[in-house]
Amino acid sequence: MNQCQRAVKSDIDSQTVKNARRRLTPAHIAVGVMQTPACLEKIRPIAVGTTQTSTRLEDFRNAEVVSTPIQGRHVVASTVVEQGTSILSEEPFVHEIDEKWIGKRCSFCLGANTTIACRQCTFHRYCSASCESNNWTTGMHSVFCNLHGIFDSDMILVLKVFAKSSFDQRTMPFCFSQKGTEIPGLVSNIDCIPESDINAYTVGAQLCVDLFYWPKESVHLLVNIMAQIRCNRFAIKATVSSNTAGGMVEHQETAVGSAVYAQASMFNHSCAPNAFVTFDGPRITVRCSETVLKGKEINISYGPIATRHSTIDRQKELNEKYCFQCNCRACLQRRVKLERIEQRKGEAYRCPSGNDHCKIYRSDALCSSCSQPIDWAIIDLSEKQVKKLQDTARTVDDLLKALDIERQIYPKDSLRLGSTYDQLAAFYAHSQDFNTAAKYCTLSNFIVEQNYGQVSIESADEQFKLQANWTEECGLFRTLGLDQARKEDMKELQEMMNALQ
Ligand SMILES: C[S@@+](CC[C@H](N)C(=O)[O-])C[C@H]1O[C@@H](n2cnc3c(N)ncnc32)[C@H](O)[C@@H]1O
Repeated sequence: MNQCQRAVKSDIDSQTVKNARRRLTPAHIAVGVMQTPACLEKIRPIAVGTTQTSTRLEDFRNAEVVSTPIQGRHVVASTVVEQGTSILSEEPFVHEIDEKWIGKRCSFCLGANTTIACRQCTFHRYCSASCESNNWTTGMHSVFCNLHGIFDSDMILVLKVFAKSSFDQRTMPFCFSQKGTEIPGLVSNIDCIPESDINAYTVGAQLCVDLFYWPKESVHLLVNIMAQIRCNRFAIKATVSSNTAGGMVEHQETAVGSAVYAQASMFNHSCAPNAFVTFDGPRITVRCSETVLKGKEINISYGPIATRHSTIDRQKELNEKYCFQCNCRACLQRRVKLERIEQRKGEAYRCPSGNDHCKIYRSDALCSSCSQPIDWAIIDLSEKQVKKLQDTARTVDDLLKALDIERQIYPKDSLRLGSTYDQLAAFYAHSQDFNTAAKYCTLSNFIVEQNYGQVSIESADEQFKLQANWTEECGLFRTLGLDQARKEDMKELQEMMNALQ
């Protein structure tokens, strides 16, 4: 998603505004004048109902839109939907060619053929007279043609939504009715958008309002539309062919435009989606990528995918771009697992029986496995001793004494033991006793793998941390007289590290 904070060219100055005003037509001003408080009312962000309601929209096949308090509106299968079946095919509410493709692809159907230039601006090109005429009318190029160079494609998309909402109340996606059931406005997540972005939106909106002599209320409306577009925009993809250096032709899926769809906007995201989108020009089609049972949610991915991106990266991307905390199946499973680890991390102790398989917890009076009674006062005392030794440690012997006590009270996979192993590894590496350091590194690594799994972000972090310890902190390269830039030296070091492990 291209973010709307770059929607208005920042180098706009008063002379440009004066020149732009000369190019205004009554339509530009009319767009703003037609905004009434009633329209603002309708465009407010959605208030999700407390009860489940369903809406059958015309273009959906074998699926319907349902609203629940947690998921908001989303699409569910109304019958068993076989893999590969199309459930929605829809033309955009508005669409706009991306800035860098203007003149290189047809501005209406986004095809590669560009034989005709726009008779007025000459920048936009078309594959046929019918595309030129369609873009002039339904594509609203008649309104925006002479503003080329003042606004970029992102801002034109915003203005198109604004204009179309005023001109054509019946089809605006923000408040359209179907068989008597109203679907309120597209989500904007406006309360979660960073303040700096809202400020940038406001500057852009204010500029348009000043330029077009629109009423002041339009600023609020435009900012809201920018936020809605941020959460609901689709990048229109097309196959772009290019010649490579070796004379081969390469085909790549590339974003050539952006669009807002009234009905495709009802699909929630999942990092493990069961549907995908394809484009035929600006027309979007959504198909199931697996068979979906009746009543199950149908999701698409907004970008991140669980099999390709880590949970942390996915959450970060969705939060930064679309301002929501993902609660899809893949993210929830991971969160539950982490919460369980969090609980175990703080609470597990070793059973006083000494049995490695028994773990006891603070709320236990007896071990739940072997029924051994627990004297928590003794364990508390041991924990105090450990803390004192670690806080005042002057020599490695203090750390080793603390470790001895910890081994009596914590199970083998306790993360608290892991942290002491880390300290010891760092100490020995610093003293250049690499054999002993390696022993503690291996113990620490074992604990991380036990808690988080061998293939996990935490294990990967541990590996990086260890590598940093070896190569940077303990100056292993310097100690061994190796050169980090030489391939042979790196290979030699890797072999040594393998041998140590
Ligand atoms: C294109 S809309 C989808 C329809 C939306 N649920 C509605 O009620 O209009 C995208 C917005 O839905 C919500 N959403 C979509 N997928 C989500 C998910 N996996 N977890 C949490 N919220 C999600 C977010 O607020 C997001 O910005």
